[in-house]
Amino acid sequence: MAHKLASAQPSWQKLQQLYESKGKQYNLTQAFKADASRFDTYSREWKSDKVDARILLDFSKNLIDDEIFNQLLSLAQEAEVKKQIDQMFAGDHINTSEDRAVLHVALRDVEGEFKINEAGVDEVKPELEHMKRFSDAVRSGEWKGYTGKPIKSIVNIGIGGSDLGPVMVTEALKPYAKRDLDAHFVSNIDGTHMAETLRVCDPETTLFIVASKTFTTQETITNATTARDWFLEAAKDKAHVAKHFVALSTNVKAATDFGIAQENMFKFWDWVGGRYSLWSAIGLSIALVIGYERFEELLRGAHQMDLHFKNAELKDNLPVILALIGIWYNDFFGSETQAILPYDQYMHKFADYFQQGDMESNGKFITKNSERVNYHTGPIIWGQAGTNGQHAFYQLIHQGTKLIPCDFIAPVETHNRVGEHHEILLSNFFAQPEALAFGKSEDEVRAELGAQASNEFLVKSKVFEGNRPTNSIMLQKITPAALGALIALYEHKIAVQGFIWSINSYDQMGVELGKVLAKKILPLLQAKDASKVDGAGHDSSTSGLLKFYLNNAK
Ligand SMILES: O=P(O)(O)OC[C@H]1O[C@@H](O)[C@H](O)[C@@H](O)[C@@H]1O
Repeated sequence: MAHKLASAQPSWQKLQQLYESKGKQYNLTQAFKADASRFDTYSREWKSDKVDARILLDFSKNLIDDEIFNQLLSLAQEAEVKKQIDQMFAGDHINTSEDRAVLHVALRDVEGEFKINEAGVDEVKPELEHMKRFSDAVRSGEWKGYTGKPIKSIVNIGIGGSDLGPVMVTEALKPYAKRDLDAHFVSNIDGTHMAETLRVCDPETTLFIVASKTFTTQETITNATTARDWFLEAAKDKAHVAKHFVALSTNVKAATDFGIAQENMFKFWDWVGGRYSLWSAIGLSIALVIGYERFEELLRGAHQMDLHFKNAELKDNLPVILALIGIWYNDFFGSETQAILPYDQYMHKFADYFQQGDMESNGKFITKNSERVNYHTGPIIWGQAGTNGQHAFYQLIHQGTKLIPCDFIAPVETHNRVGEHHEILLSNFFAQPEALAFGKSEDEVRAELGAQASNEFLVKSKVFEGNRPTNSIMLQKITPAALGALIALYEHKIAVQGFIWSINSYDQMGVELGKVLAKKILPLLQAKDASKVDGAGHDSSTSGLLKFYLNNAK
């Protein structure tokens, strides 16, 4: 593949012209007035008869018309998105910098439909069976700690992709959780994270899950070592480690060196990216919390979305639609961010999860053809659960000077019918995109204010310009399958944007430099001697900070 600059595609120039001629002054009020079927034209419902999942995507409140939408689809065609999707599913090494396949879709191909010829793919099923046996044994109480007691707490020790997925999913699927099994997640190297967790754990009944793809990540290995020391202080005998520590990794040797028994190792493969790994052994904490059967439903839901992504036409393909609309704002309107706003308390970690998923994937400036891009790539992803955000940052979305495209997500059914809470919650979910799209004109404000309308500043302050774009996504209910499909939808949206921008969404070279410098600085801190700072080769700012620290450290 040529991996041209996206801006060199013919439709890029046409989109630029469309932005100038109509995009930037597009008026949603008029568009909806002029076309009574706008919702029907710009919404798609996806459902699967294989799993309990259904997703409605309404993208009608976007600054698009048929000409713009078709031009965006042409961009996808020119970038050979279909071909790139096929390459991904075929196991081609599309992660070119690391010469790796990108096969998280193989992890959830539970029935083995994709027939991918890549080492390790045939080991997925046995590894899932291993996870099933183990999670069943722990959950039933058959697995005993070193004093013969069943496990009551699990502590997942991992960071980034080895933490965020399990955290997000166990929170989102809490209604399915085994409530008498406490799940903790320790990620930060800050000793506080581990100390506060160990405070509420009992070494006799705690299982530590050391989750690290590479098994070299400083935070995880340090945290795991601290946990093992804490455990051995009580258990004394190193042989007991086998009952309380398991490892999830691609690096079997390093996990063995750490002291993890072979049978307590859950492996995965280098074609699983960290931020796409919750479907692999990294999901063990999920299986422990919700049970293996539910974990498999999550995989099956994602698989159904994979099939849709692979087979649906571009114009009906949910991930492709989300990706193209994102590009429209990111590259032509100059939007810098994208908010993800789930109206479901259980989904409160969803935006955090896709902060890594999207920003680590598409925060790149080099194309696969080694050119520097001359357009913007990945957006800044942020958000939180509704309605909390409404009382915090929505002011800026409604009346600020920045265009912030938002995805609103909500389930039709709640897991907790409490009075009329759900109706109130959803009334907000429906109202916010409406307010953002159509706003409130100066005339409306004046009419509303009556006599007070003579206060010009008050009038102007109450105007909502509208035309602020949103997608609305509704699921029937946040079930394991529905969540799996929703996560896969966003994963594939990221993939399509990367394909169009011609970047490699599957490496993360940008996280390395800081790690290398920290390793250089650590000995200076350990030496506790400020006089060693000068001459260590740092700039005056870093040296000044180091000396301030060392002169005041206690
Ligand atoms: O699972 P590991 O190897 O410990 O890595 C954890 C995280 O480490 C970070 O450095 C990477 O940027 C992430 O992509 C990764 O998920």
